[in-house]
Amino acid sequence: MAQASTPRPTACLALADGSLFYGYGFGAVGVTTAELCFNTAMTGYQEIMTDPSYAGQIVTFTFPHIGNTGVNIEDDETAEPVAEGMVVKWDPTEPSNWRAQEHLTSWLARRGRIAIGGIDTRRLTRAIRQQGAPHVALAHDPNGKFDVEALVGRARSFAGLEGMDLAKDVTCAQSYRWDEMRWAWPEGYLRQTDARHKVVAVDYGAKRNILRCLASAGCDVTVLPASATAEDVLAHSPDGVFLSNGPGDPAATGKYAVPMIQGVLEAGLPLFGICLGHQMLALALGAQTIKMNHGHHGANHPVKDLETGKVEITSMNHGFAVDSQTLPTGVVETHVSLFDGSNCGIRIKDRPVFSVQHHPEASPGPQDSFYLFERFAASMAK
Ligand SMILES: NC(=O)CC[C@H](N)C(=O)O
Repeated sequence: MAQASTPRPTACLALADGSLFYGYGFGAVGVTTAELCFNTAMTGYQEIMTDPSYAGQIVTFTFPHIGNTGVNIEDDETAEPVAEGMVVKWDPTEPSNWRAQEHLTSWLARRGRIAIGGIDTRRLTRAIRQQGAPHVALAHDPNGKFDVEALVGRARSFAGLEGMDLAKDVTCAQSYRWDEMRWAWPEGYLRQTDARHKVVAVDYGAKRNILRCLASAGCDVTVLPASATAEDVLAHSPDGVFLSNGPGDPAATGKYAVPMIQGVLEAGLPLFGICLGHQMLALALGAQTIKMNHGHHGANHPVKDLETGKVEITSMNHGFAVDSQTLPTGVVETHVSLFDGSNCGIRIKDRPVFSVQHHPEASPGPQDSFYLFERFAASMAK
């Protein structure tokens, strides 16, 4: 069947270098500015769009068939989409999946998120790789009227993610308890009723499935806002502390998170961090983080566990990385990316304190990395 051919483009993506990509808008109408990344996952577009770590970013999907399984209430990683917008090869088809409850287009529109279809995503991805994640403006106007100079100007004036603390925008407003476990056939989500370990999870933009994995590993989880101090955390008398994923620059969020982490380390508790949590643990230990050229975003990233020699197929979403050259004595590099050798995990020697850059709660392997939650639970059992 021929693709719908709209004579006039209704969306425009402008890069700060002046390049323009015209296509067909869907979702919300308007203009947004952000950093542009690309994600190579073939599934999980709903989880990607609702991952709070994508705040401040527009996602280019390299897989061409986006939207074809619709969206459903169960797969949201947080209440609202947090990625600013999406760029895809073509318009979403009618959803075809027994779990689908809504069309991606109306879901995006209701949530104020702009999308552009009909883009040569291969060309765009090459541009992202060559110039590093560019700053962009994305406009959707059903009448197809674009002030191109203004759009390029908006892209140029985007401040960029370096130095940006976005965790404060996406963290929870107040603390809450979490007992929902991982999804299982045929029951769906079950509740943890037999938890053995009391965990405080600090929310810098936590994905729900991380909290579910903690509950499935036997944890009774209390979630605290990003502003929590070491005293706030220790007041709950936890058996262990978890540091979540989140958006923005770890060095910026670390300004308040690092003192909290250092206080928890002094108390000698088991500690586990994922992604932003990993980066901020490294900062708290005296290492440094760097901005990557175009980051890692996808569900096919091989990561090697240097201690077992095993390779995990992982889900990744990060634009910053821990500089392994700066790890202090006593901190061991445990995992590396087999794509570029960048750091993917650390632990403190002889202490139950560890963290990973990838996302063990996501299921690309499909469960290759779940052992990390079990390792955290085992460290609290001791
Ligand atoms: N998923 C995450 O936690 C991302 C961490 C950090 N914001 C980065 O981009 O590297």
